[in-house]
Amino acid sequence: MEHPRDRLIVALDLPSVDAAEAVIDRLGEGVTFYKIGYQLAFAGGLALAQKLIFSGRRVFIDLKLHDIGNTVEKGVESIARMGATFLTVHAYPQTMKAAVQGRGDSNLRILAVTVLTSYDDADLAAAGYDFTVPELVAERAAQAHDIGIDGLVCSAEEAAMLRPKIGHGMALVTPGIRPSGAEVGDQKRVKTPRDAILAGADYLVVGRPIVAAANPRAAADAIVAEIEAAVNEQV
Ligand SMILES: O=c1ccn([C@@H]2O[C@H](COP(=O)(O)O)[C@@H](O)[C@H]2O)c(=O)[nH]1
Repeated sequence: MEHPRDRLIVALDLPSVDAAEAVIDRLGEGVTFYKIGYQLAFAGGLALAQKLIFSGRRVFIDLKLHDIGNTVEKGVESIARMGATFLTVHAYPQTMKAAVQGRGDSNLRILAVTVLTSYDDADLAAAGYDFTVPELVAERAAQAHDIGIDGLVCSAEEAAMLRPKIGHGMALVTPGIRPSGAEVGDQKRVKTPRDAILAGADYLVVGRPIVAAANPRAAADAIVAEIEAAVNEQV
């Protein structure tokens, strides 16, 4: 299993490359894995991703692709050439199959987003789904598994239920992580770092609790220490 530090993925949800580089500098050796999503990707973040990869950091491109198969496949091929570690797509069968095709035998790992962690059962009903969150997560996880997807984005609330269904070959990547007492914001399915690890999460995605902290390095170090303590509890 990886070092606890390497299981923390910091979401660089920041308005500019300058702002992101300032946070990366403050995090120093404390963080090895970064996620780049909409906000930064459309503000120069893909060039920053390349720079981070060249400097030995791992990068998760969180663009949650969803389009016709040919477009997804070609987009994934381009991202695979960048040397990113993770890329998200929505967990629709056509999209997932195209992403697996586009990833080919590159080192890029495709993560399927099951149900966003800002959704609860009422949000799913409002979007027209006749499933509870755990039901839809389980259904999409099973489809992702059969299609050959490399991992799932889900809440840590679903991690314990998913592990026996998907085995250890797929990574469980969990946003919606909040240290005890931290503001939840728009997240609806949350767990602490400790509880996420004990539930079976492989990687924890943390944005605001680190990048908006007065001392991002101290916030990241505290989460890594909590991951480490939880790992020791498991053995
Ligand atoms: O279901 C999902 C999928 C992706 N995310 C992303 O993770 C981070 C979480 O940031 P916080 O500030 O820690 O809430 C953010 O970039 C989301 O786009 C998610 O939260 N839930």
